[in-house]
Amino acid sequence: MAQQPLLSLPEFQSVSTGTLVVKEPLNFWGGARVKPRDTKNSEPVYEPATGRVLCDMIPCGEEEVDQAIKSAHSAYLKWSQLSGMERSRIMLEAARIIRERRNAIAKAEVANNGKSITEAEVDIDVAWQCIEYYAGIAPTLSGQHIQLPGGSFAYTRREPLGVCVGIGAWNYPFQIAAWKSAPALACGNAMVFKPSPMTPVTAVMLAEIYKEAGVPDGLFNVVQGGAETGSLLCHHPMVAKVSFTGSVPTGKKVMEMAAKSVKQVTLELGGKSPLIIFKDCELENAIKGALMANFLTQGEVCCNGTRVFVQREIMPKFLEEVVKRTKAISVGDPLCEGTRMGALISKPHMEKVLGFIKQAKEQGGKVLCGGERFVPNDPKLKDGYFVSPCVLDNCRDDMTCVKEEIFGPVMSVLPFDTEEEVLQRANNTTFGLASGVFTRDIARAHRVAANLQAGTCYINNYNVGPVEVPFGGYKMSGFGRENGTVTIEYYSQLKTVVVEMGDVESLF
Ligand SMILES: NC(=O)c1ccc[n+]([C@@H]2O[C@H](COP(=O)([O-])OP(=O)(O)OC[C@H]3O[C@@H](n4cnc5c(N)ncnc54)[C@H](O)[C@@H]3O)[C@@H](O)[C@H]2O)c1
Ligand SMILES: C[N+](C)(C)CCCC=O
Repeated sequence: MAQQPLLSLPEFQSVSTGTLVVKEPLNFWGGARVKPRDTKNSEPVYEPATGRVLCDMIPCGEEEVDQAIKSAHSAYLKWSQLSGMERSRIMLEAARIIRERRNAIAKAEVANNGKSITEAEVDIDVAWQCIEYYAGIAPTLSGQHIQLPGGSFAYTRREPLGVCVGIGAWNYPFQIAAWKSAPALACGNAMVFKPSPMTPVTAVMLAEIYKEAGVPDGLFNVVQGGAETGSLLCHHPMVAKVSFTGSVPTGKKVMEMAAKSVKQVTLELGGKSPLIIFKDCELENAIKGALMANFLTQGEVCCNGTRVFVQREIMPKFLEEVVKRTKAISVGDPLCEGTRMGALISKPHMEKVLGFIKQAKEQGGKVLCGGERFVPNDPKLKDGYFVSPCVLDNCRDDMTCVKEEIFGPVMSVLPFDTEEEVLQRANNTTFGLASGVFTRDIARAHRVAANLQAGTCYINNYNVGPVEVPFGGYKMSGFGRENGTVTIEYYSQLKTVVVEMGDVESLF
């Protein structure tokens, strides 16, 4: 049943921490929000900053998933017939609406995810930029003309795949939905998106915006749910592709399910990325880079450079400065402009992160600052999932905190002596999402970048993510790419048409 758009609620604009309640249905297909069929498996969704229930997540079952996919398929039949220019115009309008509602979407993201409003606004900007970028590419999609003997020729057509599924993680809920839907729609596909069950709120806002911009009803649908709903999507025979963002264990399952009907897969998985700081670096930038590599979104970032290798000679100075600035990070109400770090996604996740820190101490690590549950003075935040940002010294490569993805505000610092040694240690991981190097030596910078086994290497910066630049993993961090022109390859297929201009020369 159609509902009033979530964004039209006037009180939404004036929301503050502890006040937002989301009552509207969070499923969306056929151009409208859809009430859940059966509320019996509903799960509470929390506001991380207060621990309060924000809404209920009611998972979609088989019939609902089927409806959403069929609705996407009907829309695909219309959308794929439009020219690139026509698709582009609608996508540009969607980007414009997002820009206009940036603050409202960002506030909803903060209430649901816990990150600071400053970061959430950047995430929303990246989302509209991504849609704008792929809107620019849509009219340029074209094939090749190939001359053959006797005037015959062939040409290629770049065609959409059909209905694509997007499955998202909870750390960048709106941005992930945009990163997946923008290239999918630009290529002429439809998408059914399933957000994480912990962050169901903002994907439906994107669906409403696409609708308002003029996409056919059903082109971008949202189904809520967890593993079961995700599995229904991955098994559905009308789905051509699954683009997944999440952990390695779930990524493996998605790949297995997709293999049964040979669906294409993109996997954006976890990481334990190295950041290498040489003694000849510009230290001020290296320190800023190390903070950016570890503490965005409370450390819940897949590409974070959490293994910080520092050349031994500059270790004391590096530690002194990095600890001073980490202690100065203002943790608290994520909707306050001055806050630089908000709350972790959930209580169990906060406890898991604190468990990693405890284990690091038991294994010989030294906490130089932070690493504790933090209770802000504001009484409404007393049950929030805050952890003070932590710098760990005395780390060794064999420690759990250095080997496993913590997904929290924990920087592990490791000394090194030579380039050869640090490269071997940096690459000694099953992950390969990102990496970074700080040095003034230009030859060294490029040599190190070439030798690091990771999908991205940042030279003299970290965690910048322009939408023009491809993003994705090596090794167990996944395959396929998001952003950049290359992603067109992952949302389209190439048809070859061979044209005979003469007679058939038959061997028979
Ligand atoms: N590489 C990237 O771009 C990127 C970005 C963000 C997060 N991540 C990774 O995501 C992880 C954290 O996110 P998370 O805890 O939401 O990950 P997760 O693997 O637990 O869940 C990710 C998504 O998969 C769904 N899911 C769970 N089981 C499923 C199944 N059997 N079939 C289909 N879908 C299923 C979840 O409901 C959720 O929507 C971290 O490892 C992080 O590094 C990677
Ligand atoms: C921090 N970046 C560069 C925006 C990447 C976020 C990708 C998801 O975790």
